[in-house]
Amino acid sequence: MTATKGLEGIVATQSSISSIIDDQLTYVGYRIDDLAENSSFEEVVYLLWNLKLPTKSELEAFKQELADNMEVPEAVIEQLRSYDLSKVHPMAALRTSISLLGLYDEEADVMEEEANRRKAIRLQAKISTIVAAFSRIRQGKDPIKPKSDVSYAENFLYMLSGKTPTAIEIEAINKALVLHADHELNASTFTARVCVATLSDIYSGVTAAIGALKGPLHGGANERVMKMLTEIGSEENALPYIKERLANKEKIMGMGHRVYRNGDPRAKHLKKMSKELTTLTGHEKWYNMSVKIEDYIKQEKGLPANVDFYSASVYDSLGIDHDLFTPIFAMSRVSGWIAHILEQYSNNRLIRPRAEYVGPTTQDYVSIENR
Ligand SMILES: CC(=O)SCCNC(=O)CCNC(=O)[C@H](O)C(C)(C)COP(=O)(O)OP(=O)(O)OC[C@H]1O[C@@H](n2cnc3c(N)ncnc32)[C@H](O)[C@@H]1OP(=O)(O)O
Ligand SMILES: O=C([O-])CC(=O)C(=O)O
Repeated sequence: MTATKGLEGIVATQSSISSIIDDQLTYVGYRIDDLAENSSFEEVVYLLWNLKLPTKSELEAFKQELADNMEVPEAVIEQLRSYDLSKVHPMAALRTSISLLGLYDEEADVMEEEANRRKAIRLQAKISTIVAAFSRIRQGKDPIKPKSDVSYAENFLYMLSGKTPTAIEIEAINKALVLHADHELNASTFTARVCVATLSDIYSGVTAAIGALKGPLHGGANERVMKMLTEIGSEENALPYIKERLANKEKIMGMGHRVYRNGDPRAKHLKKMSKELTTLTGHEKWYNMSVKIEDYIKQEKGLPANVDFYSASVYDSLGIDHDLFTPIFAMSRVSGWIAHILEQYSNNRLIRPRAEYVGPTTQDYVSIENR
């Protein structure tokens, strides 16, 4: 038995949800470029969960169901108020809040398909309310109740600020949500599938996945891209900073990918939006710096920008706190996690690979007195 480090190149499951073939990403066979340009996030969630695009009336009903389920139990809000949010990372708070949400769902351990679909709606609906509530409470403000007649993207921005967002702000968040929704067997999705393949419940699967997304080699990279841009400070300092990092063998956040070799097809959409939004806000320097870094890393290391790279300057342009970037990723990716959880349940087998043992063999036991 020989191990493959990081399971690179190992095909671990069959799936009908999303595919990456020759650096092209599709959701259920629909090109990501078409979905990014044309779809609402709700339409994409419906697609991932039903493996078909909704009709007009199916989409309207689905949107309404999501909007009607956005309020969260008061206990979840109270729990957020109970710790010092200046010291708590929002991804840690989100992980705990989703787990807690399961305690208030009477169907949490009901495993029938229809119950799982109802829980899916509740989770998808409530996660954005929790992220927004975290942000409000941290600012010493009260959470804002969701509206029942606006899109998922608009509702989130409204619950964050209490203001009606502009059309371009809604478009930016909607597009980011569409682009982050699913990505084949990425680390957090694999985590979710491993968890529920024991026939554990959907809340456990999503809680585990949030833990995996939080790390800087995965979803946590977007927050760190903005930290890097802030540290660089000026366009002139971009390349000297990057060269020093590379000389110290440090990784450049938002660069590189396990699967894509020639480029992440999602990055160009975020890059375009970053240019548009940073120009609007007068913060073009974030975009200009990012382009310099992207070009340099491509040329020096042959590595492409990934989805996390330009999402950072997009979210910053919307005035969003930098540590909320990864929770926003989670708000979108929960749709993919759930699609994979439902798929796993529908054709389950325990996921239990082997390890190549490289420790000592045949040691003679020594009693504690003689060690
Ligand atoms: C949504 C997402 O999860 S997208 C990914 C988000 N993560 C990041 O942006 C973090 C930065 N990127 C990385 O750490 C990596 O590119 C990963 C984790 C995304 C993929 O990693 P892997 O396929 O395991 O590649 P691995 O880490 O083994 O790197 C291979 C080589 O490329 C180099 N490399 C990879 N990514 C980077 C990077 N961002 N900056 C500098 N060098 C890099 C490594 O140092 C290594 O070089 P070596 O062979 O000389 O030692
Ligand atoms: O697929 C991966 O390894 C990481 C990624 O881009 C994602 O989860 O969106």
